[in-house]
Amino acid sequence: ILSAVVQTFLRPRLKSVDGELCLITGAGGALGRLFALEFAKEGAHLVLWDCNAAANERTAELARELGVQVRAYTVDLSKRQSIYEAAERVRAEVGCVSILVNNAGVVAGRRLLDCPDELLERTLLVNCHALFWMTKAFLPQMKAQNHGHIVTVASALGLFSTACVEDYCASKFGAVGFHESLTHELLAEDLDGIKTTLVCPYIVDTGMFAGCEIRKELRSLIPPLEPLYTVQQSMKAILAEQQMICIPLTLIETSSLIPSANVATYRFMGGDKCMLPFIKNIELKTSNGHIKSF
Ligand SMILES: NC(=O)C1=CN([C@@H]2O[C@H](COP(=O)(O)OP(=O)(O)OC[C@H]3O[C@@H](n4cnc5c(N)ncnc54)[C@H](OP(=O)(O)O)[C@@H]3O)[C@@H](O)[C@H]2O)C=CC1
Ligand SMILES: CC1=C(/C=C/C(C)=C/C=C/C(C)=C/C=O)C(C)(C)CCC1
Repeated sequence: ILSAVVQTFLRPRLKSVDGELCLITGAGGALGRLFALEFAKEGAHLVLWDCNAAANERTAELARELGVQVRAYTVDLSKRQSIYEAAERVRAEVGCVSILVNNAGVVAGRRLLDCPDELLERTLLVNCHALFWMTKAFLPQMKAQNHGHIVTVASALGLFSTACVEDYCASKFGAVGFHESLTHELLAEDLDGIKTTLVCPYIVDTGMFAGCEIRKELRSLIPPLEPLYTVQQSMKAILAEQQMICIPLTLIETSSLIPSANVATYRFMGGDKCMLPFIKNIELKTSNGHIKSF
């Protein structure tokens, strides 16, 4: 506690990632691309994974313009074998990954009883199970050198919950538990050269949760986060080797004081029905054929 208090008042020393090899999943998406560009600005070479080859390649082009080496791989993180095969190729073609940013994520965006089983399963596979396979694939080399960093991009919805995102909350609560247990394991083994950081943002304006909103009168008090701000705050935490970052800190601390059972507070703040417009959006997109339906 004393150390945490002292560190709050000290400006943290930021580590250098110049020349390190950083693997980012979901690198074709909004936050993944920004993470890639921020790591490239810090001089890290990049390995970019995404199932969307075109978007991933675009991120790679943007990062190469910053003067670092970049390799893009098309990988389906919902498939364990696809992860292990791609990891083998990375080891053979590029080398040892020392920074792993587990950022890829999905959400079903349907009410539980309307949601096809495969879509619910996919959320758990991509947001949670993939963390096991990624870590099993890359931690051994980090352990051999007692050097590395594993970043888990979870969510505020890994710390508290709301209605109609059962798949997402289950997967992100799982991600938080995974990060905590892994952190304990590394500390228990005295592997103090391998760091971990958990990132828990509130809604970020990337389109992933388009439509999700709280009570109108409170929206300007707790606005959605800007993607660049979210990634820059996360980068500060990673480079400071901080174990966890909640963005914004105050909101997430406050909401953790509100028990999920406090229906009245949820209702007052519009937290109870915040996902309904988001789910409506997904329904419309699915029926218009904008997104593939299961
Ligand atoms: N946006 C938000 O409000 C918040 C997001 N987060 C978390 O931040 C992370 C990034 O989110 P964000 O950038 O907004 O989301 P995006 O949808 O923009 O990016 C996610 C990326 O992951 C890719 N992806 C999805 N499934 C797979 C898969 N099976 N294999 C490989 N790649 C896959 C997506 O590809 P494709 O586009 O083809 O599906 C996409 O390129 C996620 O973990 C999310 O849960 C946390 C808090 C808030
Ligand atoms: C439930 C709830 C809230 C709303 C939270 C929301 C809307 C979170 C959305 C998070 C997302 C979209 C995360 C993605 O990973 C309040 C009003 C803050 C406080 C009362 C309880």
